[in-house]
Amino acid sequence: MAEKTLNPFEIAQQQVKAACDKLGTPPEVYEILKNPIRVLQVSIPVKMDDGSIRTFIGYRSQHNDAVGPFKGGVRFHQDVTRDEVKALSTWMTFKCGVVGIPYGGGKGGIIVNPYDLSEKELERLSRGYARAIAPIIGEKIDIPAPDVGTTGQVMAWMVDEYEKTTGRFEPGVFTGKPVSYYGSLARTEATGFGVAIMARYAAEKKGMDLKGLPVAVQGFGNVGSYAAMYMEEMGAKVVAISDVSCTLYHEDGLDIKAVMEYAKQNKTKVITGFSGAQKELDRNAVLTLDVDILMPCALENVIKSDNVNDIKAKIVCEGANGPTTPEADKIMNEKGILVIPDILANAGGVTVSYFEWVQNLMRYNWTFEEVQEKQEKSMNKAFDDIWALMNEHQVDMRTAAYMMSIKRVADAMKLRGWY
Ligand SMILES: NC(=O)C1=CN([C@@H]2O[C@H](COP(=O)(O)OP(=O)(O)OC[C@H]3O[C@@H](n4cnc5c(N)ncnc54)[C@H](O)[C@@H]3O)[C@@H](O)[C@H]2O)C=CC1
Ligand SMILES: O=C(O)CCC(=O)C(=O)O
Repeated sequence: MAEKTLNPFEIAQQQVKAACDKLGTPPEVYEILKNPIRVLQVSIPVKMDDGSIRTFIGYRSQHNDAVGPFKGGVRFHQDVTRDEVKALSTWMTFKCGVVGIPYGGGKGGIIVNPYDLSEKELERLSRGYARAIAPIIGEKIDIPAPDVGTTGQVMAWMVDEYEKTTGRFEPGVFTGKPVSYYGSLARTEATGFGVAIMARYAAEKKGMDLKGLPVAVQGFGNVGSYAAMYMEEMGAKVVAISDVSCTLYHEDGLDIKAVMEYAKQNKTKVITGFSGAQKELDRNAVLTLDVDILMPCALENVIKSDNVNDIKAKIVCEGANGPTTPEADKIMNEKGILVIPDILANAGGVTVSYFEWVQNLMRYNWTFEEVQEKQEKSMNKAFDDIWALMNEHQVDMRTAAYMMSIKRVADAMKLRGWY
């Protein structure tokens, strides 16, 4: 039977419900957590280069702030929906809980293909979005950051616009900024670095030697490119990478830094045409190649019932948010494939966003090494805690991660008298 098409928000609700049931939390906990506290929809008029006006629809979803200010990225993508943003904000609440940072979950998005805009149009859209959401964000209220289709430059424009709109100097209102404008060293690399160190830790647990181990990475944006680069640095053999344009394959491993350089040169940043690959395959081929570690680092719902049985990897490390459908998740667990859930695997981004925010508030800077050391310590501890809980309760890693995190959020809500 074909898998029912679930939207990401329904999936997020199912995941939270399953963990609440397993934990035996009072019904009030799920009742509060099943919906975001606030979802703002905005319409942003932008003057295009030809003089016409186009309006773009955007959202900011604030899921829960029991533990601290809402936190999470802003996505610029043509397929953004209200429910997708709600799901992403839900996942942020529990991601922050996994690494124990003092934030709740938020997420934003605009329905737009940013690669269709000129630089000036992109700037006007980014500024328009910052003005539109300014009433509900702030350094101690809700702190957005980059996600799919947004960059450090976009964050810098948004900070500037927010400060002009409010008249307040608040560089910590957005994170993921360029290093030369209140950004943190090691934030650009953070999500991909975290994905790589979580995969390395999992390989160790499974007794697999990383040296020469074949790896495939889906998505070659901020997360996928650095995940691939660090895997290569750690001695693994990254035989395949993909993006929206194609899958590149080389049985001896691709030169990841060379592909990064190649992709940087073109406006849409695609990898097709790179000369150092043996083969160029269909973009979906990356998921089912004969590798030991698979890293989905692009979009939601890519591992599903119709391709899950073709997956050969022993470890799936979720760099993207929500890449696996619940049905595929169940099948992978039954087959003994170790799935490192997104809320742990890609938590490096928000962890270093937190370090950026702390540095902004302190008006102080840490070195690259200091930041990566703190990130690694924090993520390894989260991995160990989840691993122990997984064994104690005989559940999969995703359920264990949600159980740990929901307990933290539920405790804060209880202490605050929310139930
Ligand atoms: N940027 C960050 O710090 C964080 C991002 N994430 C998640 O990681 C994922 C990727 O985000 P970024 O790398 O920041 O985005 P990005 O915009 O930098 O890159 C996205 C990549 O996915 C590729 N892609 C798009 N559609 C595809 C398809 N159908 N098949 C294969 N590849 C496709 C694009 O070509 C691009 O290479 C998203 O799920 C995002 O929510 C999670 C945590 C933090
Ligand atoms: O860096 C952040 O604050 C959030 C990054 C993000 O959007 C995510 O983890 O999905």
